[in-house]
This record gives sequence, structure tokens and C-alpha cells, in this order.
Amino acid sequence: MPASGESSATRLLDRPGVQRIPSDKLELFQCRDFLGAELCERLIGLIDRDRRPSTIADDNGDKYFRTSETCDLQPGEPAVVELEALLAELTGIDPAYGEPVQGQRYAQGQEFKAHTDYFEPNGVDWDRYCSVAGQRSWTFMVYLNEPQAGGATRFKTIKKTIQPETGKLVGWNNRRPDGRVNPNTLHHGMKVRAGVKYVITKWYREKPWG
Ligand SMILES: O=C(O)CCC(=O)C(=O)O
Ligand SMILES: [Fe+2]
Repeated sequence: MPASGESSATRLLDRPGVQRIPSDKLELFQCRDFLGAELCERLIGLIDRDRRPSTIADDNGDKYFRTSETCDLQPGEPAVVELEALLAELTGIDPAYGEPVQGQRYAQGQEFKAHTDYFEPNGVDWDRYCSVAGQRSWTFMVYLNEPQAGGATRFKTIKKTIQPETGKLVGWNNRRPDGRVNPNTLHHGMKVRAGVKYVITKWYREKPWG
């Protein structure tokens, strides 16, 4: 298959270990042990080195909406290169369509309230975030550890809660079959009740990132 900006259910399910979460409302997948524990540890080390308060696009005025910290991972770091190669092999998406990988860290009590990863097509931030690379197409995230309690990702519309497990990947298509954004991708990074939670997030765009 030639490299493109698209992944597909067929491509993802081709890989042993990938499971589709049953729903006709969105294309949602998980894969346990996508990353080994050692690579997860190295990525956590990078996140701890460079983290800053997380921000949100399409700000809704709630300053407790996303209370975590974020790290822009450096593309040249060996652990990031390894991660990117594994994601490209899984998704089939040409790396040119990807935003740089981010790390997210949630301390006890921190969360990312229910949101969608796509940008509101008529929102105030559309031009700022999407004029070059277009809309976010696919999201992939990987849990790098297991907090002692809390920190699950809840897909509210389909009432599905995914528990953090070291190395487990979760991914979904942010669009419906007709190409419009899919509100059923609404998800909540729930409060960590005890311990700390680390994830990486990888967002792909409809056009090359540039
Ligand atoms: O931490 C989670 O479980 C969800 C993270 C997320 O939704 C995001 O970073 O966009
Ligand atoms: Fe999200």
C-alpha cells in the first residue's frame, strides 16, 4: 500500500493484538502491549524532563478543564524515533501527516474533561490550528504506566471506559464515514485518584504537517 495520510480498520486489524471496540458510532481500537515496558520508561523520562502546563484550543473558559502537564517530545530522541517507527508500521500513515508526538502527565487529582480531539470546523481557533495541515484525522495514545487508582479514558457516548495499562494503545478515527467530524469520539481523561499517569498522544492530520 502506498504511504498516505490515511489509516483504516482493515490496516489496524491486520496487526495481531489489535481489537476493535464494538460500536457502530465510531471506529475505536485498542492494542495491549503495543510498547514494551522499557521504551515506556524512557519516554516517561523524557516527559519528566520537559513538562509544562497543558493548554487547550477552543478555550471554553473552564480553567480546570485540562489540569495536566504536557511535553513536546523532540523528534530526534532515540526513544521517540522508535515510537514513531512503531506507529507508522501500525497505522500505515506517512509520518509527514503527523503532529510531533506529545507526552501528557497527570498527577493525583488531574484530568482532561470530556472533549473531542478535532478542531471545531467553525470555531475561533480553526484558522490558527488548521489552515496548513487541515483537520485532525486519527488519534493514537499509549499509556506509559498504570496509576494506582483512576486515570481511565471514558468514551461517554458509547459508555466505554478503557483502563490504563503499561504499553496499551488506544486509537480512533475522529471522522465519520462521510468525512465530517464525529462527535461520538467524545472522551474524558478521568481524574487520577492515586499515583501519577503518563501517556503519549499522536495526532494525524488530513494534510502534511509541513
Ligand atoms: O489521558 C487520557 O486518557 C486522554 C488524553 C486525551 O484525550 C488527549 O490528550 O487528547
Ligand atoms: Fe483527547
